[in-house]
Amino acid sequence: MPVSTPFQSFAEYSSDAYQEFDVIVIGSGIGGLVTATQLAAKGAKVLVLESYIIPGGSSAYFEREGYRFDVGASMIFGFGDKGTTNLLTRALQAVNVTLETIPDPVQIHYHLPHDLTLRVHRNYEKFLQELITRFPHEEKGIRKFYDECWNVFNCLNSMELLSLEEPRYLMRVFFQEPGSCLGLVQYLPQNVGDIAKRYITDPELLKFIDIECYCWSVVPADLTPMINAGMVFSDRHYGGINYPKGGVGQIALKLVEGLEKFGGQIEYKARVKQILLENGKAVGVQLVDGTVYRGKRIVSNATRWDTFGKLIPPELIPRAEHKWRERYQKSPSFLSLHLGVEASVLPPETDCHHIIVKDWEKMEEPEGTIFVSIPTLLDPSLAPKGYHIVHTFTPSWIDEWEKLPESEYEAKKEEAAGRIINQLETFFPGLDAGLDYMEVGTARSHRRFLNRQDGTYGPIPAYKLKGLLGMPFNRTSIRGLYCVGDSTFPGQGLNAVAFSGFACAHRVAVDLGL
Ligand SMILES: NC(=O)c1ccc[n+]([C@@H]2O[C@H](COP(=O)([O-])OP(=O)(O)OC[C@H]3O[C@@H](n4cnc5c(N)ncnc54)[C@H](O)[C@@H]3O)[C@@H](O)[C@H]2O)c1
Ligand SMILES: CC(C)=CCC/C(C)=C/C=C/C(C)=C/C=C/C(C)=C/C=C/C=C(C)/C=C/C=C(C)/C=C/C=C(\C)CCC=C(C)C
Repeated sequence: MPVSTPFQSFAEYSSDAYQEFDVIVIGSGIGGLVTATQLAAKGAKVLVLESYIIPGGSSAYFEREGYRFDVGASMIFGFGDKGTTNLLTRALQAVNVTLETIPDPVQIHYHLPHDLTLRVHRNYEKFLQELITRFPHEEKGIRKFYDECWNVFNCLNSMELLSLEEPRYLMRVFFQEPGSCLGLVQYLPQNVGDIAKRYITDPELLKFIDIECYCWSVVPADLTPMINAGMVFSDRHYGGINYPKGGVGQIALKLVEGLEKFGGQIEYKARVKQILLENGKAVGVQLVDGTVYRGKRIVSNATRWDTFGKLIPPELIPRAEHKWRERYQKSPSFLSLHLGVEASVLPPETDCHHIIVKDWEKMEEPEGTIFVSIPTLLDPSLAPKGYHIVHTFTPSWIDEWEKLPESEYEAKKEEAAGRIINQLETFFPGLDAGLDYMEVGTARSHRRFLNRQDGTYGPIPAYKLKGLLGMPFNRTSIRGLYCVGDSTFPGQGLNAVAFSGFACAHRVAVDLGL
């Protein structure tokens, strides 16, 4: 049984009185859950501690008045049925669970400045044709650029994806797939912008490549790692974008089902206050209610800023973490509108995902890029009959929302929502009049409900870095402590954090001798 005790000194926790696990995972985001399920499947005794009431973190859901809204993640990669990069499919299979998904025929419908309107079709050639029709003089460059993305993807998709911190695995994949490994070594230090500019000169087309990157990496092409672009720009045509039936929240619920099948445990409303150290090694955790658990290995799915500075006190932050903070900064959060609307508002043939930019110069400013996701076009069961969900969000920094009295905060939310809805009226006339439900989330909501410092979407380069080379893997400078999720290699994205989970579990399993 767990033991509750007021915190006094670390020595107190070395007693045998506390329940001990092989691995304790702090947080049940997709990164944390993939780590936990992989380890449980290998026979480890695993405990996941989640501060919220349900699992999933940024990929969780909430229900209001007959609507089931996705909290954040809405465009899901990783559910393909072939190759090795379909990491969500693989993570579920590993613990004997499955999830039905619905293929999305168009990844994004772009509405960009100067009437640049384009659809990224699931069919690669159809997408290229649409782009080439708009930029016929750049046909060669377009093909060369996107084909180079396929080179990266084909390297990744030909090999088993596990921990790059495990030398025996590296040797194995190198002997199995030497060409792919050398290909990846070549791309690891590169960014998309440099490669795009090798083939493309039209400034408007280069702006298009910028938004192609920005809409998932929240930085333009010059700062976006080529490896990640290879995954995103190719997998959308290979495994495709597939929406989980029942909503994005099902992914975490299914992983928890699988975790429990394999003897793992999860506790909700279990907020970790600190990671306990003995002689510099992580040996357990203490919850805010005083409960202590011991673990042979501790994995944090909280962001790096929350892990080092909150769970590990500021005076013990390792030097490597300070260095990391010089290279990476917090991305903005999002202002999110979760809308329930009358079905008549959506014109026939509306696509599920839209990106709207009115002015290239303002693409990275708050409200400069508007994201829209209408999941009920794929799964109508998420809303009452005759209604749709429109989830729209736009980058927004915490500073705008801090230190406001409650009434001002509410009024500011209303005003911001009004501005976004106004912009959307151009594409969905009658949206305002057809509103049935609205909930507005700010950077403050993301911080509060997702436990992410400043509500950040994740780390972004502070200046132009060498591709992915600066992103840390799962081990940290503190013995026994690992990180997983979007502040580890390769960064944001559900498929990306799933990779981080596979890699983390692999490294921990080797360290535990499993
Ligand atoms: N595809 C999309 O449209 C989209 C949109 C938004 C976010 N996302 C992705 O979702 C991913 C996030 O996944 P992730 O695995 O990094 O984690 P996450 O942030 O989703 O989950 C972390 C979990 O840890 C919990 N937690 C944090 N601190 C805790 C503590 N002290 N005690 C107990 N629990 C604690 C949080 O409550 C949360 O549930 C990001 O990569 C992001 O890119 C995708
Ligand atoms: C041995 C030798 C010599 C060498 C070695 C080398 C190697 C092996 C290397 C390797 C590497 C690797 C493995 C790598 C990996 C990578 C990966 C996996 C990656 C992944 C990625 C992914 C991603 C990035 C994804 C993303 C996504 C996202 C973010 C999304 C998002 C979305 C959004 C936000 C949008 C929405 C929209 C609307 C709504 C409209």
